[in-house]
Amino acid sequence: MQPPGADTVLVRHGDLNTKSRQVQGAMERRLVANLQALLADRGVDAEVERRWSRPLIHTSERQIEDALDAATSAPGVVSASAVRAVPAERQAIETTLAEAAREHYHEGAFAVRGRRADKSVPFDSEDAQRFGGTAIWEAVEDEFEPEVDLDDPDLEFFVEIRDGEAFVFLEKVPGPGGLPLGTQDPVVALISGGIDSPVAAFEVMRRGSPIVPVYLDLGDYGGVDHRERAVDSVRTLASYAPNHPFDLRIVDADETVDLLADRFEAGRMLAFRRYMYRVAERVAEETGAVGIVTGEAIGQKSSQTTSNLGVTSSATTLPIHRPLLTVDKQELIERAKDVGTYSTATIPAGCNRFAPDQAETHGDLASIEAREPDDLFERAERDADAAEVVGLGRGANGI
Ligand SMILES: Nc1ncnc2c1ncn2[C@@H]1O[C@H](COP(=O)(O)OP(=O)(O)OP(=O)(O)O)[C@@H](O)[C@H]1O
Repeated sequence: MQPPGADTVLVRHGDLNTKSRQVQGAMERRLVANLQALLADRGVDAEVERRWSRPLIHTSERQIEDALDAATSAPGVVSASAVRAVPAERQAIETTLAEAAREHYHEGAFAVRGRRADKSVPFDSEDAQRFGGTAIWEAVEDEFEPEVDLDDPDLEFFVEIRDGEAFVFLEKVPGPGGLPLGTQDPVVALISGGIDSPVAAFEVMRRGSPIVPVYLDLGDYGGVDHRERAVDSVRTLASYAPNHPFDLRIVDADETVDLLADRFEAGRMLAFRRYMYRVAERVAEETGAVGIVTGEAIGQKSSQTTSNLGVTSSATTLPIHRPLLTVDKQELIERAKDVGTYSTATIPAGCNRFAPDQAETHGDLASIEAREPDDLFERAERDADAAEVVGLGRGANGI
């Protein structure tokens, strides 16, 4: 919902405001570059201007919705609004609010929210609210019975005055928040075909970390669907960051999984996780990534009990980030839907098939190590080095 004639998007970022001026400047430049890439990828003809501390996207009325959509997809953006920019003059503000009211007010209570960051205009935010409210009222009173309710309105009109301009808008559309992508060093994202790992990867992207995605192909335990789901979710993640590479490493773990299945009943999942982290560590060494992110959550599987997370984590010296550690499944499903990686597929694939009947919930590191193949970590390194690399970044498609 936007005022008629809206052709600009006002972008707000949050966490950047706590940074030093120098860091904030660098992060804003990164955000502007990311926004430009997203807009180009979505075919929006637009220019991004870095004014004050807020990027402004100038586009056309025709493409305003797409520009707003792109802006609210970018990590680092707290919210954005489609605005109509007019001179900071009473008459222009009244006319714009009246036009917006005629288009969007149908019934119920409204409120005008004024904000003035430019002290040179001859009215303050309360004046703007008062004369703006009157203009809206007069625009609709013949047809409706308008009401004003500042506490719980059905419709809000915002007027923000800066640098001789008034920005009129009707809503603040939330973005993912966090920090601009590329303002942190990359981490290896272990992406399975499931619901959680893409959400976990998105969480670190949302905080500014690019990802190096890795999928372990479990052969018969996984299957084609499993692999395709992993590929699809990485593609979706890539759509948030068209100016970043998304080279998915597909590691052939078939042989190792068979070996572990022969050797272990209980405990095989722990040995597999240890192998998996070691694969990730090797990829990190090769790509300059500084950590690992997984979709694990306490108690979600037997290999994810608080004690087993200790046994598995000891396989690597890299930090393992588990942004979903304490998140419940229902919320995870909602988040996956928001990110766009939720798949209704209920195919039992991957680790679910590989899981033994008798699960180990309190693994003992010494006994797991004693039963692991001596060359488990060498295998991990060898398999990581032989990974198939599939370019899924949007740049691969000509951007
Ligand atoms: N085949 C795999 N390839 C890459 N990473 C994997 C694979 N299997 C598991 N992982 C990683 O280990 C985590 C925990 O594994 P788990 O068995 O719970 O995964 P899942 O249920 O198959 O998938 P998800 O956690 O994505 O819903 C995953 O979130 C993912 O980060």
